[in-house]
Amino acid sequence: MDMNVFIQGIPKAELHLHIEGTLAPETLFRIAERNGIRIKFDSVDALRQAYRFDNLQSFLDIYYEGAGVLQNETDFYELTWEYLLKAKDQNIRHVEIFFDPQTHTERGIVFETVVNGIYHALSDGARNLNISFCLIMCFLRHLPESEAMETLSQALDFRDKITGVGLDSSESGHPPSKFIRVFEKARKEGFLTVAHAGEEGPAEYIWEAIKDLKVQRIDHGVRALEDKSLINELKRRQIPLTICPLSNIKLCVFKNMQEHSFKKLFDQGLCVTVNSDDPAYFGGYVVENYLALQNAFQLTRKDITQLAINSFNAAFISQDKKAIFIDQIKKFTAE
Ligand SMILES: Nc1ncnc2[nH]cnc12
Ligand SMILES: [Zn+2]
Repeated sequence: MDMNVFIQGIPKAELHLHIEGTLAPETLFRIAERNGIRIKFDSVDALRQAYRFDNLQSFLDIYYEGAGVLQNETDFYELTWEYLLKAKDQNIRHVEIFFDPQTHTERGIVFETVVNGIYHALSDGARNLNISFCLIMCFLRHLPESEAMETLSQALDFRDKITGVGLDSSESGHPPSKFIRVFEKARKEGFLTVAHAGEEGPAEYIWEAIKDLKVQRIDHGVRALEDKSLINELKRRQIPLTICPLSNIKLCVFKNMQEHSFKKLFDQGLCVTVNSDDPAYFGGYVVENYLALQNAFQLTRKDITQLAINSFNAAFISQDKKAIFIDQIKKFTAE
């Protein structure tokens, strides 16, 4: 079996995926037209040309603008469903999806519209595509703590639909410690927790995410290498890192894939997982991210298998479910 077929076929979980980041240019245009929204690009190609970024902020500016076309429950449903079809194609068996309610509530879309549209598609995906799921609500860290607290209050009515909370958006200057009280309340209310840290920000932000926010996973965490004692802690506690290789190259975190910290983190025995972040903007879904790493670091089938196992071990699912998925991996690799 050739490596592409192997990577495509092996059962996988995706744990770091912003649903607003799956808005393909074609879908963006279709939804904008349906909602009577004018966009500043003349064509799909012109929009795609704008997907050149120098850093995280230059991406976020375009990403938030794109999300502005999403207005109705159907829009959120369609967006999510389109992603799930892609996930099915790539043999992704379990997804943990981020959404950014503040991106929408700030422009007058009600919280319920967003959650219900996404959740309805995820439920249909579980039933009809056999993809299990969790929904994770992210707070926008560039906004004040008080607004995150307000968003958390709104989420309490949707406790049955939202499994966890996370932290995303502009990292520099917005350390995890800004949200200590929000995460404390979220944990008390029973939400699981994750946070973006060490994407552009320093290793110190990863420490804060672990110590101050007490998160169960770190999103990105690729700058952890800068601190040996942090590496020891991540390894000792097997705190998963949800790494998104193509994202890190597109946003100039590393000059090229060969310089990515992935291999050093993986070789030291950290629980590293491979994810797509915002695939419509970064040029690849999960399979393309695995392939990019495989190419850059000559990963073996054993490495790929370990990454797929890690993806289920790091997931917010029961030990029994993990064992079932890992068994499916073993069956696949024995074929
Ligand atoms: N890579 C990323 N980092 C921070 N916030 C984001 N929101 C969407 N993608 C993100
Ligand atoms: Zn992300």
